[in-house]
Amino acid sequence: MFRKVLVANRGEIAVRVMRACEELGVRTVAVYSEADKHTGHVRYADEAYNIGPARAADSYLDQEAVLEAAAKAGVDAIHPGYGFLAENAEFAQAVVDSGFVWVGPDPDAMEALGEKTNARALMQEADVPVVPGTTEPVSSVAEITAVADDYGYPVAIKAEGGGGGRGLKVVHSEDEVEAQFETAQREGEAYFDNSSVYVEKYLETPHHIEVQILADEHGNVRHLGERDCSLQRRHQKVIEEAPASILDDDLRAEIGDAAKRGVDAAGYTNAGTVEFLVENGEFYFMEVNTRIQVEHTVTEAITGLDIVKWQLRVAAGETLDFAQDDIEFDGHAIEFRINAENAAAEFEPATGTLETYDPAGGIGVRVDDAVRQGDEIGGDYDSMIAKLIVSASDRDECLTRSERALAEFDIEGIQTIIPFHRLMLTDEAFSNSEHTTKYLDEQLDQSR
Ligand SMILES: Nc1ncc2cc(-c3cccc4ccccc34)c(N3CC[C@@H](N)C3)nc2n1
Ligand SMILES: [Ca+2]
Repeated sequence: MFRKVLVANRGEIAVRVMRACEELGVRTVAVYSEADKHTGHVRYADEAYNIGPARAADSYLDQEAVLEAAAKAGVDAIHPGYGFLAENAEFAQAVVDSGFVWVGPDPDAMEALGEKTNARALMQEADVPVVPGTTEPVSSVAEITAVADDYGYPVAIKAEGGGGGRGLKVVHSEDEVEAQFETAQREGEAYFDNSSVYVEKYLETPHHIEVQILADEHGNVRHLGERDCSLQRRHQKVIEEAPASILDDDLRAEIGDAAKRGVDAAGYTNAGTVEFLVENGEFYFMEVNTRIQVEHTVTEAITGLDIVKWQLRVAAGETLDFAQDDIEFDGHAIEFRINAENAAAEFEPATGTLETYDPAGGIGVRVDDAVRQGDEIGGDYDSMIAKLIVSASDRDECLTRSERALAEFDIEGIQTIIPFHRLMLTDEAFSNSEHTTKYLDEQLDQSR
């Protein structure tokens, strides 16, 4: 096992990784920007290094600064968390070239799966159903209308370098194709430095289901069940849960096996998530996330596995000591992202001081955070200040316990979306888990 690990991140996920390190007897190194000097992940670490000013580009995204801190601290490995450099294959390679272990998949597997069309072709090879469309970038309007002729409108034009909902253009008819094609290419170039785009049949009312994968460096691949991430606001996940109520046991086994086959074909190692769209009892591969995700917690709640500890163990060359059949899924878990945002005003980020910060507790309640009472919340980074994860024996008990926990969670001095979450619990579609990915956008846009 490593002696010392640098966590190249901030906030709750940095503390999450450091807690896993503590339990493995590994010393922890934090990196921080000027703005984060007195924040939670710095307080928690054994050592901390300033890597630059508040702007992420000059600190958490500054590869040289992070590698310099790693060298100064003499660490054995670097864990990227999520966001920032977590899916940057070039950085992963630089970490390995600098003599540190990358706590994540091999850079070339990240590269291969990061190219969405490449990932689709690879999945098709492994007999994983993909959303109907092209497995190569398209270079003409004709190639786009050909997909629409085969599968009908609407179609989705997607940026090769995109993901997370950015770089997705929905085209409802032939006369929109040319304009949307050009816009998608231009935005791809601007946002992802990659103008390549591809086409898929657009599924109108899908559920967004993702499968958690763990693979070691000795050929063992396990799936840890699925999560339903369908409650999103403008592509931002707000509530995630496990298991997905819309899947029956057969579909659950099928989608889990497909995810394993796909990542196995890619020679994938460490933790990853295979994203699917599910509609009318059919599932279709969409993309792979080559990192630990915010919502990994609901999977931990129902399997009892510590995914981050396994990331560290696998990166250190250990073998997964459980078979697929040893993994049990017990109960139901829901994660509520506690964002400092004003839900009544388009979820715009809020700033302020945590005059009161009194998290929920009690049976079946987990709070992952890196803040304490009195902390200043600025606008430099992502607005999520905590995650409330509630687990219980079934979804109904989980909903009741969630209402109790959200009522207990007391934050004063800054606006959060806790009231929004409490409102969601009263929503008919949500409590019957009938909501699809567009439900929230439709509800909120109508009420505007
Ligand atoms: N062919 C096809 N059909 C329907 C889709 C539906 C989604 C989707 C998934 C989850 C939430 C959404 C909210 C608004 C619009 C789309 C979604 C989607 N994406 C792409 C990135 C991922 N984070 C969301 N891709 C789709 N692709
Ligand atoms: Ca994604």
